Amino acid sequence: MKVYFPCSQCFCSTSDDQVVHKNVKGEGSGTKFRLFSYQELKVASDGFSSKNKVGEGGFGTVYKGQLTDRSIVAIKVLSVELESMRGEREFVSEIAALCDVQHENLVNLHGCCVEGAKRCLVYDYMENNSLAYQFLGGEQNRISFDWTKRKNVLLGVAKALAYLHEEKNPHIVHRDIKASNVLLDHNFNPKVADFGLAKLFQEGTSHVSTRVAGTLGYLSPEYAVSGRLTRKSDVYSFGVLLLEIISGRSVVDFDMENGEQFLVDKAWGMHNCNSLVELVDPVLLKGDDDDDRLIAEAVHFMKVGLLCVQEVAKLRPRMSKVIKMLTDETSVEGVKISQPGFLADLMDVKIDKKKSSQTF
Ligand SMILES: Nc1ncnc2c1ncn2[C@@H]1O[C@H](COP(=O)(O)OP(=O)(O)OP(=O)(O)O)[C@@H](O)[C@H]1O
Repeated sequence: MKVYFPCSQCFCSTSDDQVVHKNVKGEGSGTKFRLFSYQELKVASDGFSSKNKVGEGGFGTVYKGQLTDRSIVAIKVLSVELESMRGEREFVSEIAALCDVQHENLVNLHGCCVEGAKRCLVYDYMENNSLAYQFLGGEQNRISFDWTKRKNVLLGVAKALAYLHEEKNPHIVHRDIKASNVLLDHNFNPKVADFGLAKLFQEGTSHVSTRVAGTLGYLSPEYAVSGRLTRKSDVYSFGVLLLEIISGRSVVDFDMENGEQFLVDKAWGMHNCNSLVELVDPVLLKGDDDDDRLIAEAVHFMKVGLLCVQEVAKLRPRMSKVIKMLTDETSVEGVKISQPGFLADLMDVKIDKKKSSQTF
């Protein structure tokens, strides 16, 4: 995808901070990509004040802000070293292209700010923060996620991934599906965040290596160990997320006793003893006639999750097939589920930086 820059020297040499750079856009997209000035984002977030800080991640800090048109946005101020970042033009090109990637279950990206060493991304603000914050924060949080809400979240994330994998050409591998990258709008609809961000960095660098064990639990073994990245790596991460949402447990929980700490391992063991039913989050059950139907559906979902985390990547289903299985268009009964890929010692995993930017 080409991006047109009207001026030969730079793309933001304007004295007007509020200007909308209408002539910088993804080809044929009609997308309203905006190049924001740092000053505008500073004003919007009240000087990036701590009261507007909504989160912090491996890429930087996120602030809530209000633009002059009164729209509420999330401003991600990237704090990655400049040397590891793409040059200005390439950076803007990538962001303009990402603004063209639109789906009801992806967080809408409005544009970016590039001034000297400063790099910011501007997204729609999601009222209900992330799934990690809302859902994995303890039993009280999980109670508000009934079965309908959980299914809605899973199907939404699956649709977003099917769109990135199978409708975009060339396809996009998200690389970082996890509960903190699933944001929730005012109606608790899921919106996947952070797609395509890895492309903003120079070949051979990856912020994944700085992650904690919990995040590594989402990585497919082939990606974590050798940097081999395919769409099936996202399918693996989706399977992990699914198991978390149905069981209410985190992928890795060192507070639990031995044998219980690693969710994928636990689910596989229970599948082999035909006792997956015991892994269904107890807070989902109401003690009424509906429980049997709910449990059957939840176990069905977990079998789909186990298909997604199989060790052999090519055995994992494509996301469109996952959607069909989750909506019962395709049965999973009788489908053989093979051993999951599982990182026994997550702390020992080393990301091969040279290979981590490969896609297949
Ligand atoms: N568009 C948004 N609307 C509302 N809150 C957001 C938005 N984007 C991010 N956040 C909040 O900021 C936090 C940090 O987000 P960020 O994407 O920087 O990091 P992360 O996904 O938590 O971790 P990592 O960078 O390691 O992937 C999120 O967990 C969420 O709470």
